[in-house]
Amino acid sequence: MRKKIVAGNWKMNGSMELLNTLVPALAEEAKQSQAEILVCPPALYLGDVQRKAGDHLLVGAQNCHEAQSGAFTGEIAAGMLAEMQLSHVLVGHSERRAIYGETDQLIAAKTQAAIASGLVAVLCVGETLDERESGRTLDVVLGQVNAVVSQLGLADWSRLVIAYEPVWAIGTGKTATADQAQDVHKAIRNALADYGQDYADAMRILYGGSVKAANAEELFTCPDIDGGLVGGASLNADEFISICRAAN
Ligand SMILES: O=C[C@H](O)COP(=O)(O)O
Repeated sequence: MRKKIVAGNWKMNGSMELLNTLVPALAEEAKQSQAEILVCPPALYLGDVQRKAGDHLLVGAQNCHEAQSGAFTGEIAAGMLAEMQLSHVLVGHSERRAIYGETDQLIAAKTQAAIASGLVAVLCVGETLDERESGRTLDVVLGQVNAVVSQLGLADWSRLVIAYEPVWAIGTGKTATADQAQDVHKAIRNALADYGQDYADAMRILYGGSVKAANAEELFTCPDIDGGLVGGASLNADEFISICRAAN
């Protein structure tokens, strides 16, 4: 039985005021949740979020550099995140692929660095609207998944979570239907089975893209959807807690 995960990606949003109200509420929720609850605030807030997170709320970063150290102004190494007791890091988010030109090769290197440092990497994959409409969804998504998992040993998979986020559903209010999402999640799991059925069965695959309280339960009850990666709705305590409860 795979344990569900509900992750909040604040992106470049939030403030100390929001943190001071939202994080204690999530810390309380995490104490009784059957799902893992993870928050990924902007890097500057990570320490403050950790101090309020308690023993159950997980805290992760939104990005890391693939090198251990060096002359990379403005960057943060995966080992530094691990040293600060963070548990997770997002890699390959579509905004980083599109805005910062991150390639599959770079994302594979970041994933390896994260796992080698002891973090759980949340690998984000997903197709654009154009790719979906031209019938290339699975080619694109499975290509993004394989580019990373082919570089990992099977032992690393316990430190990998995959998040399927159709780009056309991110921040648009347009959610993939439960059937559309389930189809892609199942295809990802089937592709992973080429590496090892037990490992594929154990992989947590999250859905992201306009997840909200109103659609979370329908998505999370699909057989291959193991929780969500939530953007906008993770900034509202009531909404995000409702989404977390939908995973219970
Ligand atoms: O990382 C989160 C995703 O980009 C989803 O964002 P959203 O829930 O605002 O659509």
